[in-house]
Amino acid sequence: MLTGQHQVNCILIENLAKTFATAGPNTHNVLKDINLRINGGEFFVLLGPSGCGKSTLLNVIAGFFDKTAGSLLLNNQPICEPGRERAVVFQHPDASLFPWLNVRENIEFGLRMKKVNPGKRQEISNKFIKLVGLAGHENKFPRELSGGMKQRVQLARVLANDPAILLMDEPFGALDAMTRRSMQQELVRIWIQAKKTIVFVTHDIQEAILLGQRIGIMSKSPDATIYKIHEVKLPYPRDITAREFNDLYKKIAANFFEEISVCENQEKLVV
Ligand SMILES: Nc1ncnc2c1ncn2[C@@H]1O[C@H](COP(=O)(O)OP(=O)(O)OP(=O)(O)O)[C@@H](O)[C@H]1O
Repeated sequence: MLTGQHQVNCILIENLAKTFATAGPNTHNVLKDINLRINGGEFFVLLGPSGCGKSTLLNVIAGFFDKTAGSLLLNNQPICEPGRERAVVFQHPDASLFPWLNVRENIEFGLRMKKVNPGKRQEISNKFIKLVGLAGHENKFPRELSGGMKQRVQLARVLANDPAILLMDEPFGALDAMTRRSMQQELVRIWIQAKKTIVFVTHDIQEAILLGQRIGIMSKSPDATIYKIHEVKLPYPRDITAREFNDLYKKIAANFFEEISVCENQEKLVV
């Protein structure tokens, strides 16, 4: 089993396609020709318009969805099902937190399932409660927490299980702008400290540049693919007011909207 201590957590995707069956005779070909290598310890962002297939790709990497074609390897082994080394962080923490458990109990849940002894469990939960800034809130229940605090609990719970890879599906999408910014800063801090491989889905260009070492831009579905990868060489923590940040924003935005308008024009032509 892989754990966070392993340095090699490379995900290799070749010619991957994902098709969904539809009610009629046709299929819905969401992803096509996805080719990507995500290196161990890398912070990789998948950026694309709504509905292009970002979550679908993340779910295939998580092992929740089967791929239709192509190859998907983690450390040279095929990914066929979910695994402990990959944890998913969803946009809405409510779906994953147990309302009848307090903050500490939620964070310790996976450790309890693994029969980690109470002393060790407390040591681990203390570490992550501190890391995500929830010290003093250990005994609160989810209903007593703000959206941002709940998302921190979800993150701490995932980290407590020490997965090597975090698959994050627009985890800050439902938060207000201020909380979102502080969670983004915190995630970068955690990533630097905990040395995880992160695949982060967003459709927010600014968020992508704030977080990612590389940003893979997806085209629209059907047959969505990663058509461009931008390497972000700006140092962390990144300054959204810096000229270099703004230059990159403009470059990616131009790419992004060019691709969308090309697709829309093609659709218009087809019509
Ligand atoms: N389980 C499923 N069955 C059938 N079609 C699906 C399923 N999951 C996703 N799709 C379709 O695949 C396409 C891509 O959806 P997906 O949720 O991956 O996009 P997304 O880029 O993550 O969108 P958003 O940014 O809006 O969350 C959509 O057309 C969606 O209807």
